[in-house]
Amino acid sequence: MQFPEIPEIDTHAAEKAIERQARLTKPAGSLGRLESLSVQLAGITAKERPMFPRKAVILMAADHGVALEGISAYPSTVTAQMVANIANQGAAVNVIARQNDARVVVVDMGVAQDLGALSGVVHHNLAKGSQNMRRGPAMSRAMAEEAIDVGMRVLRKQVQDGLDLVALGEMGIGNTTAAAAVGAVITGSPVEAMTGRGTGLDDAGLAHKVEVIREAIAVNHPNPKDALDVLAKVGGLDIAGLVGVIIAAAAARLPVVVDGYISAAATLAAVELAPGVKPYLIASHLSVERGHAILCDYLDLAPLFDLQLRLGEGSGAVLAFPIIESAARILNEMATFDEAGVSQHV
Ligand SMILES: Cc1cc2ncn([C@H]3O[C@H](COP(=O)(O)O)[C@@H](O)[C@H]3O)c2cc1C
Ligand SMILES: O=C(O)c1cccnc1
Repeated sequence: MQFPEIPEIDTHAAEKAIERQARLTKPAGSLGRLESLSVQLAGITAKERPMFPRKAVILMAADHGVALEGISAYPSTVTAQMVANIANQGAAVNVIARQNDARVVVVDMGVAQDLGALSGVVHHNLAKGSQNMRRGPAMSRAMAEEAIDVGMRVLRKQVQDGLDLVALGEMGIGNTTAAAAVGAVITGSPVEAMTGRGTGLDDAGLAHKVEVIREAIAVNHPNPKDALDVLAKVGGLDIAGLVGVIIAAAAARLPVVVDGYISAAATLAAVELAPGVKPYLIASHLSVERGHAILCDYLDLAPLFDLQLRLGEGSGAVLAFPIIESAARILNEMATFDEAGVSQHV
């Protein structure tokens, strides 16, 4: 599969941002990670004064055949019901997006129930959910490629409509199982260390989920060096769609705000397939979901905050928008020592 070329970070714009940070009216380094974030944003956008007026969260929705194995605290019918709720502006992510002036783009990548022409949803249903990975591959390699391609097209359409900043979101009962499987295979971490309670499994449910993931990996033996193989065999249509979003966003010089566990697993696969995406990534929050910290470490991403979230939908990523915008606006709008007549030296 061919991926678009991803430009390198603009080191000139980044250096200009570093120089400007040194002249702003504050003790050197006092704005901590907001400073390094502003430099990253300048490098990503190739603008000395980056701005992010047009924002969106792209939420990939799909069902997972493995939900049959009782690995979630909720039934898979919730996927379609939540897609309708999101289209109706009623989910957590809608509230946070409204507050931050961001669009919510919810995409049916592979919801099991027929959504018909439900308005407020982008319809790209590739299958009525993936297959049960405990028994065989979640999908074919061709379908994984198609899902990535859809993700790239969805992102490009949003860029055409006007987009400066994008958050990753997802909805799909069972997707923490797929994410854990992808994460365990690619990082080589033990399944137990990568598997969490998702929507709220008890101890017995968690032990069963670990067993199902182990079996899925044993049955499919995905090749850890081939992220497409991993996505097809133990991933999902939502995760593969997000891989496409990430790659196309980096190719368009957009900062990509990673949400929690599932979006981190998609990010892991995207980095494997297109390593050039790496400098475009911003980790928003540290999820409660077990394994998320391992994925962040592996990706060398330091989340901006920890609010003990374990929701998904892109909720944590959109919560990071105002922090990211503040980092950019500080760079753009703060007075320099010279401008304000503030003394810089003893
Ligand atoms: C009402 C509801 C709203 C959600 N919004 C996000 N998720 C989250 O939970 C699911 C993953 O957890 P698991 O792997 O345990 O099924 C995904 O849909 C994820 O987005 C939700 C889950 C539920 C039940
Ligand atoms: O971290 C996440 O994104 C997450 C955790 C649990 C359930 N759904 C999503």
